[in-house]
Amino acid sequence: MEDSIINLLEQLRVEKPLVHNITNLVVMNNTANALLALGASPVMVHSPLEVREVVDIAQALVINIGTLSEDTAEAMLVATEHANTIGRPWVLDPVGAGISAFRNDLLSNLLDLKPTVIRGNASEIMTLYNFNQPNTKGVDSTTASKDALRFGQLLQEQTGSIICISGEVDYILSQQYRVEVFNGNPLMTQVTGLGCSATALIGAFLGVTDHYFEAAVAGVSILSLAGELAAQTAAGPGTLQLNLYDELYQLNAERLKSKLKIKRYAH
Ligand SMILES: Nc1ncnc2c1ncn2[C@@H]1O[C@H](COP(=O)(O)OP(=O)(O)O)[C@@H](O)[C@H]1O
Ligand SMILES: Cc1ncsc1CCOP(=O)(O)O
Ligand SMILES: [Mg+2]
Repeated sequence: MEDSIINLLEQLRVEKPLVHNITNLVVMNNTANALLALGASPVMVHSPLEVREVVDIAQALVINIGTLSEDTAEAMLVATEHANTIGRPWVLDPVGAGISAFRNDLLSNLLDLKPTVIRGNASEIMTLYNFNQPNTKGVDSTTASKDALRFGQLLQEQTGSIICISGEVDYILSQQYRVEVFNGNPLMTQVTGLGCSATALIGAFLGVTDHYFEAAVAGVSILSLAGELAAQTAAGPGTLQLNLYDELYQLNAERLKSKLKIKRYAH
């Protein structure tokens, strides 16, 4: 697994994929900086009047529903329908799933459009599986990722999407495999936008390979490892956020080989 991630990272830094983000107002800057630090090229465009043209020129699309308006909801549907039409991969971050009927209706429509990858925290993934039992506290998880694993597997079977569940252990689920990532640090939950940044990095890797499961593993693993390393030298959440960009920028094969803690299981 480490070799695949290293190869994808090297490819990403050469190709510098253009990653189209229709994302939330809270993390727009964080995720753009995380993409730049890793070596990708972010563009944050969310008007329904121009998203088709940006989907055409970008290598991947990131849909993050954290702060919704009627306009951005419409833009997300226009962009994802067009992405499907032209075969552009896209990743969904269901931030705050369950907190409103408006959000849940949009999520139902986006699930029907079959995201390539879905990445959320444990509560969000559980809620996507059963909107009748919302499980989120705003945008934070109230559940451990291991307790959401079964729901994630059922959601994977239901949607056919690759499902990523974040938490103390990160899970990446396809029909054939389950990957577990043991990196990270609890302090990461005290910084807004780190899960969203993982989703953005998944988008960047989707832009350089059609091995989408490997792309999801790379995005989740790299964010988790970078966050772990950033926390080691951080005085608190403020410096963790800034250290993260430097850890993404400096990430190399040696660090990935020596520090990544990852396991893969075949179903
Ligand atoms: N309890 C934890 N222990 C260690 N790392 C964690 C923990 N919770 C989250 N993380 C790390 O933070 C990342 C973001 O996870 P999370 O906060 O669950 O996402 P979100 O920001 O979408 O709610 C995870 O991928 C993982 O690397
Ligand atoms: C606080 C908040 N409110 C709406 S979106 C958002 C950011 C969520 O970011 P993440 O899911 O990465 O913690
Ligand atoms: Mg989140």
